[in-house]
Amino acid sequence: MAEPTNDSLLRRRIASFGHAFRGVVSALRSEVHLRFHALATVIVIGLGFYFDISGLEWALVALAVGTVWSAELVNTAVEAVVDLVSPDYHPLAGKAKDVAAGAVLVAAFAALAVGLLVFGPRVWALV
Ligand SMILES: Nc1ncnc2c1ncn2[C@@H]1O[C@H](COP(=O)(O)OP(=O)(O)OP(=O)(O)O)[C@@H](O)[C@H]1O
Repeated sequence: MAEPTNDSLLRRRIASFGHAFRGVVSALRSEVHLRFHALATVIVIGLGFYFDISGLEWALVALAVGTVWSAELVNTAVEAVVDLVSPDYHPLAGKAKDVAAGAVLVAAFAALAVGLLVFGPRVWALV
């Protein structure tokens, strides 16, 4: 078998990036929760600029937002696979979906904590 050239490796990397991007778009289309996260992300970025938060705070906010998006995307993937392999009721199918949803919940609580710590005192000072 011929060795893959640098050119074909680069093309495969670009194709993989395209598949991943298509996954995000497809999840955004089907999942109301993700559209809510998209709106929340826009609001949080707006607040970040409005309050002129520090570089470290931007890093924390980016991590929090990215973690919630990642958990929600994995949850969507788990739901799709479970629906494919176990359309009928099965305790393990339910467990897989519940645990995946639990990952989103944990990420959302962590993001809420970051949001309250970074923006809470600033918003409080306005009222
Ligand atoms: N095949 C199944 N077998 C057993 N329990 C299931 C099964 N499918 C779903 N469940 C249970 O129903 C719950 C809701 O499942 P559902 O597929 O409706 O996802 P959801 O939480 O409504 O997510 P979303 O709103 O993102 O679609 C699961 O968390 C699980 O407890």
